[in-house]
Amino acid sequence: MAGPRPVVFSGPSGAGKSTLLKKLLKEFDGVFGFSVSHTTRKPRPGEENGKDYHYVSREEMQAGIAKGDFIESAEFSGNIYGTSKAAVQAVQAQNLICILDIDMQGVKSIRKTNLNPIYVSIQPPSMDVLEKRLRARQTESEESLQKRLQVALIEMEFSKEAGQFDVVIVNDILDEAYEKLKAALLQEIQKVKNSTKV
Ligand SMILES: Nc1nc2c(ncn2[C@@H]2O[C@H](COP(=O)(O)OP(=O)(O)O)[C@@H](O)[C@H]2O)c(=O)[nH]1
Ligand SMILES: Nc1ncnc2c1ncn2[C@@H]1O[C@H](COP(=O)(O)OP(=O)(O)O)[C@@H](O)[C@H]1O
Repeated sequence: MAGPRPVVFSGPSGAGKSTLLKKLLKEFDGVFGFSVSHTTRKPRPGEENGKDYHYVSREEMQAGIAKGDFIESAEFSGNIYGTSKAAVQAVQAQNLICILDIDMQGVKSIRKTNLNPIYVSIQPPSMDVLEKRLRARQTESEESLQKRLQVALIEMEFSKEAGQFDVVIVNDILDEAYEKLKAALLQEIQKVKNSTKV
């Protein structure tokens, strides 16, 4: 029997993807598993290698891509990010709903695979709010922040294209956004819960 459908989270940097998916992983331990991507960007304070990302050099990343280790990869804001086959398999082997946090290039690549995920777009209420949140997060240099805001405009437009996402969630009030997210995933959550009942 096919395992549960994965869930793709996409949307502008700073929209709240990590915040929302961490809440899901915490509330539904044993239901969701995170696909740990590889990245060439440096870890932020508090991030853990192997948990948030696998942090690698550009050379290692390029070698892995050339070897065919990745389902998809993309350059985002000066760094390479990619989903390895192993990352997704590790989650699916446990019969968990695999969560992918990827940019719009990743969404386009995943669409060409047989992963068949539910596509969720997380959007900020406005560009102004997005910029405030990104600044308050204090993880980016001014240059990195400006790059992210430029790409954000494109990601926001992309989410409005018909057929790109199964659900678009505007993350204004966090608790409300989280409830909408749960409602959208309820059916898949229930399937996993039923399949693990003894
Ligand atoms: N295509 C692709 N994008 C990824 C992957 N991992 C992360 N991203 C995206 O890369 C962008 C930057 O991520 P990150 O540096 O963690 O910054 P943040 O989104 O501001 O927290 C985000 O849009 C992520 O969704 C991946 O494996 N593949
Ligand atoms: N609904 C919200 N209201 C206020 N701040 C939020 C909300 N959602 C997320 N944040 C904050 O905004 C910043 C960006 O969120 P984050 O989850 O890191 O975004 P992403 O993973 O999409 O880049 C973080 O500092 C986070 O704590």
